[in-house]
Amino acid sequence: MASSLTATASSLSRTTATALLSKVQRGLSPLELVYVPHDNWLPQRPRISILDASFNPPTIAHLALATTPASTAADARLFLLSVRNADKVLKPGDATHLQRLDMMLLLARRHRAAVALIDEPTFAGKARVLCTAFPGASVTFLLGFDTLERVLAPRYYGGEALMAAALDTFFSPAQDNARIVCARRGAVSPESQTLARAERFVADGRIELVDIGEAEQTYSSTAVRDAIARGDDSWKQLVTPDIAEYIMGEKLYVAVNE
Ligand SMILES: Nc1ncnc2c1ncn2[C@@H]1O[C@H](COP(=O)(O)OP(=O)(O)OP(=O)(O)O)[C@@H](O)[C@H]1O
Ligand SMILES: NC(=O)c1ccc[n+]([C@@H]2O[C@H](COP(=O)(O)O)[C@@H](O)[C@H]2O)c1
Repeated sequence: MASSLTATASSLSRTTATALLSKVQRGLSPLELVYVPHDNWLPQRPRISILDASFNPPTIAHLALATTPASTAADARLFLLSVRNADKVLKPGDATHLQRLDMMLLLARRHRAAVALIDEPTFAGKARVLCTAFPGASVTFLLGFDTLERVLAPRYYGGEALMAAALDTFFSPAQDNARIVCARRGAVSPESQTLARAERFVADGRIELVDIGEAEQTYSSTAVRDAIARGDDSWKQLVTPDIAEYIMGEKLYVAVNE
């Protein structure tokens, strides 16, 4: 399937965003660039750092992850929203995909990131699509420890052997050449079984563990949604001011979303 990689740095109309979203949701395109920070945002053989998230809503932790010093060697930054999540489906009361795109764009404009939509739930699948779309690129995924646990869980691949093969393709310098920068998150112990599973990739420098701020480690989109639903204003400290304004303008999460 063809993908369109011709987004410009101009502002995005609602009609265009809806059309791009529909194209990816209907399986007509595996990847659509929605916004780029400037017209020459990707050099030859770029190193791209990627924050793939649900953005329901984006928090200051997402931002801390996207701007971690471990990603500063990258030539370009990409915020990625998957129309298919490995675990979650859209629930009543959640932000719609278009609202998530709006919020991603608010962050992207401030932090010189591109924004794209993808139709791939797993990181192995995302890397494949990105490497096809951007030949010669090396991709680094920025994620939290809870997500690293799921990257290393056989249930997402159909078993141990298939996971081993998928991760070999994902990390191999001769193939998709991907890397992971993983932020420790809240109460999750770095001594867990996950790290034992990741040992080889950590030793090879393919997975790097980092810390974001002590406070930011504890933030989550769930905490924002739950606080709004119970009328507790503390959520505003977990997001940037423009995201807070957007959430209030759209009256997001006021109903309990269970
Ligand atoms: N506080 C945090 N510390 C480290 N990583 C984080 C933090 N918040 C989110 N992440 C990481 O960012 C990526 C996207 O997260 P996601 O959009 O699911 O946010 P979330 O806060 O976990 O959402 P929800 O609360 O709705 O489950 C994931 O890899 C997740 O681990
Ligand atoms: N094994 C995997 O590659 C794997 C497992 C779980 C989630 N994911 C992805 O991680 C991203 C963030 O997911 P959550 O919003 O559930 O944290 C999503 O794109 C999701 O599909 C990937």
